[in-house]
Amino acid sequence: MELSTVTYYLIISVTLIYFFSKYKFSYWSKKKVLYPEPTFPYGNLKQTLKENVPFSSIISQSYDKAKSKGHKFFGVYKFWIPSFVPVDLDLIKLILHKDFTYFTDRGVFVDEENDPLTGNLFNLQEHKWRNMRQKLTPTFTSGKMKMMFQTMVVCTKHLDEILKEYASINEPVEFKDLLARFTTDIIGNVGFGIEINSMKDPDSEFRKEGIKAFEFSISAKIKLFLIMVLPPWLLKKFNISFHSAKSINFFINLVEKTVAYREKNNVFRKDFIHLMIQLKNFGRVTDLDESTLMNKEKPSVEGITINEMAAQAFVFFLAGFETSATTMTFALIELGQNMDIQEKVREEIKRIIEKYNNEITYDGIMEMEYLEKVVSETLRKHPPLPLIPRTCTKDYNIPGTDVVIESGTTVEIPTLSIQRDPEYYPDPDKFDPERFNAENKANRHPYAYIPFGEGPRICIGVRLGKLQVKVGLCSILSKYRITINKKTALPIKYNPGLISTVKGGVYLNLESV
Ligand code: HEM
Repeated sequence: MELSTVTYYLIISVTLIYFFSKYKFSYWSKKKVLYPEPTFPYGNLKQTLKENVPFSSIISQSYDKAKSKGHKFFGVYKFWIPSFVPVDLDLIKLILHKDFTYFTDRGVFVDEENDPLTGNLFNLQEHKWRNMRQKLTPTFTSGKMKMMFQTMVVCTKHLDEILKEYASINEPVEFKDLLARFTTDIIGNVGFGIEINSMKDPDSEFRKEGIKAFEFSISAKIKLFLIMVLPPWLLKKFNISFHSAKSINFFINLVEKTVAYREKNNVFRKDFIHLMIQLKNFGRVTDLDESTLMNKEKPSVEGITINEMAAQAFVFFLAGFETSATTMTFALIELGQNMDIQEKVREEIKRIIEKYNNEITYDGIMEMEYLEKVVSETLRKHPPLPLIPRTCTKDYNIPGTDVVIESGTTVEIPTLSIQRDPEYYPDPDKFDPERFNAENKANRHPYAYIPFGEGPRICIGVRLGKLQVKVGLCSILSKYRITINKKTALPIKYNPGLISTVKGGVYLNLESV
């Protein structure tokens, strides 16, 4: 093809896309729904894609505008695709809970054939999701958390050793990466049943996979763009998958090998893999011990496959390590700026650890009321998922209006905007754990606090997430007073992406107590 022909087709294509986008950009105005002005071809994603401004910040600006004008919702565009954003808490309650049957999915592309890892609980749709959620729910009970608790405590030993080294040479610690490695080790251990020790070996394959998953690189942006704008049949046809073949093989092989080893040697460990082997062999989790692994009785319910197991272990890892690590990091940054709160929580932690023979115990952590408030306030001010993705699965008429959210429209629940709204949290930038005392909690709309989402699709790992955050904080704060090192840029800024992490390093000084 000659250059002039290529140029000709290029001009025609861009012109067509331009007029197509212009037409698409009239979607919200036709529905008489408020929206921020989109730009071609980004819609409202321009600052996110060009300047790395988190999309949640763009949403927050529109949230404030909509609220000041008395609107209960507004619309945005991701490229030319319309997305609905509810503002009113009663409407959010309808979407997440009461009228959940209209909003069961997340609208994430699932292609179990080419990319088995996409078949995980976070992505799965409709009956497949319901079926898997039902099977997995018993693996996250408080009894099961108690069973896995000791593994978490073992991981704190490695954290202790590293902190001791830094304290002995009086060097600040970069906590963001260290805590991501700490939670990688915990989830690797309880989720995949293997010792990763990425705290000692930052270059471990597991840690590399974790870093890769949250990179906002150019190629990740292009992949995201294609997955957002192309119809699922086209993505399947061109075999465009979310995860690289290398990642898919890595996780599936890991699970395959672990399962084969355990079944051959009848190994019983207190972790998710054990519970999922039960799901594979019996279709349900039992409270029985190792003998159940070898039991040849026919399952009463259909069991899960190795690929399904790998997809779930994979999402526990992804959803579990960065969310909890980022929560701990934010908690330490806030405590480093609010020394009175830090001293108060340390006093409680030390008192209760002492009560339990100088050990961090499950029961002890459950007794730490002030620590619970500190973690809640951290998740209020810095929700790891600033936007919760959902999709409308059948046309929904918003009660009291003539606006219909059409089936297929994505919905963004603006958690960060709600949790920084001065109507619900006066002086919202202030870090104040007392917002979570019984009286203040009772006086607030329950949907003004949704760091784990709500309704049937609420985070399945709430208990595990909070537990590992608390174990980590107990371990650090019981031994060290932490202050902010000048290498940490304040006020902190967030990286863009599904999960909010701090931009740049988080350096903190340690002083033994
Ligand atoms: C501080 C820690 C955590 C936070 C803030 C968090 C937050 C969230 C949020 C906001 C959602 C979406 C809920 C909704 O749509 O209503 C979610 C879903 C999910 N989370 Fe978490 N999470 C955390 C830890 C964990 C851990 C430790 C695991 C697993 C090991 C986990 C596994 C999941 C899964 C599998 C889903 C999808 C649930 C479904 O669609 O049925 N999360 N999480």
